[in-house]
Amino acid sequence: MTNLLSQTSMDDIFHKELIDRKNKLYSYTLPIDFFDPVEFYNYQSSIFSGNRFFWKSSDGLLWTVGLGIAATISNVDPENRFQASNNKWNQIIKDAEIDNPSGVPGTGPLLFGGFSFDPYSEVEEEWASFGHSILYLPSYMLTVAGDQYYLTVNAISNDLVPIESLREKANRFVQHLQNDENLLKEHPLNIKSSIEVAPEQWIQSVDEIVNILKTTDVKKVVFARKLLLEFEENAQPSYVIKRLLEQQPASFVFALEVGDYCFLGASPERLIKKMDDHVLSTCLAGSIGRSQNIQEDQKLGEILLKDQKNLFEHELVVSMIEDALRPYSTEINIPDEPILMKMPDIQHLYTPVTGKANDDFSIFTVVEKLHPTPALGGVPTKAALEIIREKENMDRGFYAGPIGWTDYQGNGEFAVGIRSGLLKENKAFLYAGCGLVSDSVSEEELKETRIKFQPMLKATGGEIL
Ligand SMILES: C=C(O[C@H]1C=CC=C(C(=O)O)[C@@H]1O)C(=O)O
Ligand SMILES: [Mg+2]
Repeated sequence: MTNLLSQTSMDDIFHKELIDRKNKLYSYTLPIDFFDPVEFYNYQSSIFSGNRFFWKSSDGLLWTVGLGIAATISNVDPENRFQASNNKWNQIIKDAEIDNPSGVPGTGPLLFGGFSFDPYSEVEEEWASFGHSILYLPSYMLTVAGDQYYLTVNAISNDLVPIESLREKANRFVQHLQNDENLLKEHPLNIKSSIEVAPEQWIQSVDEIVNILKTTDVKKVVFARKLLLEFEENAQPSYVIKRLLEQQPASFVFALEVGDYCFLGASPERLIKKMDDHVLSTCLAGSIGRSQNIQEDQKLGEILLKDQKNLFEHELVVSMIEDALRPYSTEINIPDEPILMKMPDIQHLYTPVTGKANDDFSIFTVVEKLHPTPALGGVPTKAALEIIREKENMDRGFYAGPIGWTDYQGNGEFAVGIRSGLLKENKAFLYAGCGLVSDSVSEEELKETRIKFQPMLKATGGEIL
């Protein structure tokens, strides 16, 4: 089994990056039998580790898992990263030879990846290998769409690749996959130490920001902080992914590996989804805890639905998303009032926004217009970002940035990378933030971020703070 890749001399050609225009993408998709997505992620990990991704949509109806890299779109001009990525992607798919009879969204050539929160932030060491955008076209990809399973094989070559040889390669891969008995052994994670980075300093900064919010035109700033974990042994991304899937079933579960680093999490918040011409975005902002007691829990929900501070936090998100989508969508529908979204550790105010994509809709363009929504940045965006840069004292990296996929047919979905962390060997950096408005109370906001660390803490075997 280990010589799978050496069996095909073409792989050397397949795995190299897109160098010039003569390079052409060849892609073949076939339906396959059931295969567990986490096992697929772990398949031949000694070969693919560092070049993998994982995605489960919040409704569980679409999963994509990528192994190996046929092409990477990265290192583009940070200021123009969405359009530059879009242009490169269009160039790749323009002349591609694609054999995908099913045409199901999420199958065939697909880019998966993400964008840093702030292209103007100073990059700290832990985020250096991610840059400000990184998107993978995988060599092998599993798609689970409803109850159907597909394998896509992509190859980029400047030689003629008869589609027949790609079919053989795909069939061989499926055969090996289904006969593989070397399942990866997983080691449970044990936390050795956990350090909240300078909570007192953070509280003081919150007070300073609240003062700015009280005395200037700035209405909202989303302020984040970091928690450092050290484990007894190296963390396996699949171990954490499995726990996130079990513990946060209604969230997007994502992982993106870059060398030794893995950015992963369980986000409840969609930035944008486009399937055919259906558009869906999610406004999620305003939070309160949960209670084990049903009546108490209901009471907390009712308090949240009426709380002026949280309603204001939320309303700013709704109006910005509406404005950002309007040029690209018709038939926009937004309920008048938010409802509750209850996650295992937290409840949020939630407003879904639906629409119909018009001809100008391109997912990268819309991601660019939406990011950062006031659920992650603030209002007005520019002033909020300046305050975040000055006061936060950390590089958010991909935390709170867009993360997701788009396929060659223009379908796609991006979540915002919150309730997330960055794993490297026996360390992890976890991130959590909260929307500050003029009547925020710093101690309360600190508590809110503690709750928001829980999904990643629990998935890495941690104790409740
Ligand atoms: C910034 C985060 O959450 C955002 C999303 C939902 C509710 C939020 C809030 O109530 O503050 C935040 O805007 C985070 O989880 O790190
Ligand atoms: Mg909040």
